[in-house]
Amino acid sequence: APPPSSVIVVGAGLSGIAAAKTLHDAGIKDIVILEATPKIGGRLSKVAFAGKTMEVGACWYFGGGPQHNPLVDIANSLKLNTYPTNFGNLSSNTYKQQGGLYPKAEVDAALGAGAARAQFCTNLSTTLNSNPRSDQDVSVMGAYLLYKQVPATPLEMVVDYFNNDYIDAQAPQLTSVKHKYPRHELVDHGVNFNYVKDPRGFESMAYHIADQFLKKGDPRLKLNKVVREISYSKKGVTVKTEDGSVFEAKFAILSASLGVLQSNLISFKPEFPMWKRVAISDFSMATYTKIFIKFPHKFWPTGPGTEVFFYAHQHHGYYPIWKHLENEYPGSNILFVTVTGDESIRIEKQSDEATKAEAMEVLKKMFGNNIPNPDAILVPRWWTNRFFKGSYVNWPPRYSHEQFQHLQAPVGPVYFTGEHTSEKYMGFATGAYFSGIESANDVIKCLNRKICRAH
Ligand SMILES: Cc1cc2nc3c(=O)[nH]c(=O)nc-3n(C[C@H](O)[C@H](O)[C@H](O)COP(=O)(O)OP(=O)(O)OC[C@H]3O[C@@H](n4cnc5c(N)ncnc54)[C@H](O)[C@@H]3O)c2cc1C
Repeated sequence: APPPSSVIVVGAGLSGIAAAKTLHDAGIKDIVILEATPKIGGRLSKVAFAGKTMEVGACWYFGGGPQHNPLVDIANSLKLNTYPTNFGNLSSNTYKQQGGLYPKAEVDAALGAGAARAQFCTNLSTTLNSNPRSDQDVSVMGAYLLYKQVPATPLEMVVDYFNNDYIDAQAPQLTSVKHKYPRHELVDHGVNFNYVKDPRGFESMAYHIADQFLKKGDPRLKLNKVVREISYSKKGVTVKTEDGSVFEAKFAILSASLGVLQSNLISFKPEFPMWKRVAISDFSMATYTKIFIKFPHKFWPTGPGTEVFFYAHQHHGYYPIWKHLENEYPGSNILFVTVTGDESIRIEKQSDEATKAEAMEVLKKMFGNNIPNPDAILVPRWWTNRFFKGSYVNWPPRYSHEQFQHLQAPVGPVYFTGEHTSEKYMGFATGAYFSGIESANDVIKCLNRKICRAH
């Protein structure tokens, strides 16, 4: 076995890389980063499709808000190519289940009602959060019941999907009003949706951070190392990987997703205490899927105010939100549709051919029967992938702040990081980035000053 190091970082996504750089910058250079896949970046992940670069994981970072977003700086220093997504013209772009556009005034009214419901949720959250000793919470759907306005028509439901599922990746029944309203990422970092359209991909942000402390071929970064067992005691950690390698260190920082922690990929010896296991199993890993479809030619409207369009269906979340990529990749003839939650899981389980047939049926309703067959389809499977088991977390109703602290808290020398440990920016790349720095700082304090975070 290699000589023991100070810290083993499990996972080289944005949080793991940010944690490792923070340790390195603080003088803790004897670190090892174990990453299961052949690349860094994790859920920042690009795939070559139809000659272009598609972001199958995160595609937007946010700007224009009152608080500084460090990812904007990284993007600027990389001169990352982006295009702002415009969601502003939806009242002219919303299609009925059987085809045809809704009248603009009708969609405007539904959008207005949706905004009023969102405001009610924000106000309710402020009230619920104002008493720090109370854990009272309600789902977003529960808030609608309180408000006596539950979205029921296909139009109301697709607007509601846009306001909730499109962010939370789960239905309003499964989302906490107290912890998911207001939308801190958008309130703090802004509502400029910068869509990454760069051949280097969103993942180049992770590579950029890595380049600042890892030399080319640096032996401290070990790719294709699937961690399967972590034994821990007061003395430190022993980490075993699938290929039989063994690594030892004083601390581990574990950045694998909540979905991975909920699975049996990694076994912990001894088993985590009950407070930790309950905190992990009670939180929600949600799934968000962008399905990319390439056509021989365009049959959808292009030009200003057309890029995002809604399909309203009686089944909540059925192929609801579409976007063309003509602004990002002119002449590419690519559309993508976003599905989430149970629909994502249903679609992951079926063949790509079946998904293509469903998507084509929806497109024919919107654009008529004379549209061409697709040349190719790309259906990411985040929920099936054993290194992710979903896309990002969603805060379930009535999961308390105290339980969340249990989710974040270390168990002995095993520390936790990743988007699922960011109370404010969970689900977002910023959450991963900030959490990586914070958990590394916790370990640094414990190593250097013996001030150790404990449950
Ligand atoms: C489809 C999708 C769309 C998204 N859209 C956006 C968006 O537009 N904007 C935004 O800000 N955020 C978005 N996000 C969220 C964002 O991508 C994540 O919050 C962030 O990338 C998570 O980083 P992380 O470091 O916490 O986890 P990860 O990126 O998952 O990093 C963890 C790493 O651990 C590795 N690993 C797992 N198990 C093991 C093991 N046993 N041994 C070794 N290594 C292991 C994984 O391979 C991975 O590289 C999206 C995510 C998805 C999936």
